Amino acid sequence: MYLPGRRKDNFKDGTTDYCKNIPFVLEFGGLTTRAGYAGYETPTIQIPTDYATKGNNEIELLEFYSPKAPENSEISSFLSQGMVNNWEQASNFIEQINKKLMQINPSETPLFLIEQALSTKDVRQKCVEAVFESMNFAALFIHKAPVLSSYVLAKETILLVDSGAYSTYVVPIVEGYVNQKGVIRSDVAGEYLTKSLGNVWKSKVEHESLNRFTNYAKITQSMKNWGANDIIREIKSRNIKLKETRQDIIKFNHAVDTQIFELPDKQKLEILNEMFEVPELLFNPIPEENFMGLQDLIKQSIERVDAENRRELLNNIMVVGGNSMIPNLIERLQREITQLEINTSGRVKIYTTQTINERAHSSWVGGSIVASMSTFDNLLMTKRDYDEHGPILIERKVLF
Ligand SMILES: Nc1ncnc2c1ncn2[C@@H]1O[C@H](COP(=O)(O)OP(=O)(O)OP(=O)(O)O)[C@@H](O)[C@H]1O
Repeated sequence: MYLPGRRKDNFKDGTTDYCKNIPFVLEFGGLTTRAGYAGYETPTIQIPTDYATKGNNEIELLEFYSPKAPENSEISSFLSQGMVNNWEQASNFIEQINKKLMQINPSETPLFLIEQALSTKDVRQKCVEAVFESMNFAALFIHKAPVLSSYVLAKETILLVDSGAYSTYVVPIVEGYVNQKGVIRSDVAGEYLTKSLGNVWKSKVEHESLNRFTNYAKITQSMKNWGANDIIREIKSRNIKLKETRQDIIKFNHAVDTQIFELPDKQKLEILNEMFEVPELLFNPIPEENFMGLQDLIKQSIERVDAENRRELLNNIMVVGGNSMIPNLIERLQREITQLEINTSGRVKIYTTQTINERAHSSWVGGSIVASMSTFDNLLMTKRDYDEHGPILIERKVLF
């Protein structure tokens, strides 16, 4: 579905070939790659960013919840801490998307690439080289994920909390610009919870039960582990919940609260109070691991920005990302932050987006909006710009 009033009129003049110029909006999330056309509400594809490889440069795309896995292949990724560290593989990945899933024609298509809050100049330059040298796109624009999320809420000053798969970011955005000193990243995110649940559940059922692949005997150990996490994630998203306070967890009533999940081999997995205990880790991580709770990340971020902006940020906290889907997370966060002593006065107000789709893909949706505006063409770095000025030109094109 198109974003209302945003698409067709803004692209060329409605001639039959205008479609080929619709910008391609792409985000490599730690877990999910989202790709699709500007002006749409939802990415056309949402596939695992991990892929299968057989030792050469050839890669095979994966699917979530698939009954079969590529055989004799290892799991690999071109990301490190959410940033691309192997552009050759990232280019191969796009080529596969192109061949198998979307049939875009890069040489006639502008690419809108969404980058992470802490992406560096160095990473960006390498990206520009790859986009024009090996992916062969016609033009490029890069924008930061948190700022794009803020466009979805249509607010210029917010404290964005994006808790995804491998990273939780707290990013102060003041009048549309990221306040870089206040940006905080933590590893305590969705896959930290997946791993913790995996440890509990692997001790309750046989290892092979956490498997959905019919060709299990022919796949490598890394593929088996990947498949187990895929199932654990599915069970997690259906069952975990936060309680209003930490103390409420002890009220777990075995007879009433226990959940049963039937695994693909029909074994029954009993889900007990880990469904409340594990999401608690977002607020109270294991002390030996030296992580901060979400409420403390927020406090630290707010206290790093200038005093004059703190009050407004505290009153405009916006939570997005896969973890924002955990039932009661917003209410619990509101309660935890209200109890903190933060070096500013003012009311705490926590928002999320209107729809689940915007919550799960907020930065992609923001990118889709920006790339469909009539002024978007002026922001682009073209192949000709690249040939004339080199990758450094992108620094003059980015808006943050
Ligand atoms: N309903 C849900 N309940 C609990 N967790 C969920 C739910 N939906 C998604 N998640 C978790 O959210 C995480 C994925 O979040 P998201 O899609 O924002 O990550 P990403 O953008 O791919 O990665 P990153 O933010 O690290 O770059 C996964 O760990 C997933 O299990």
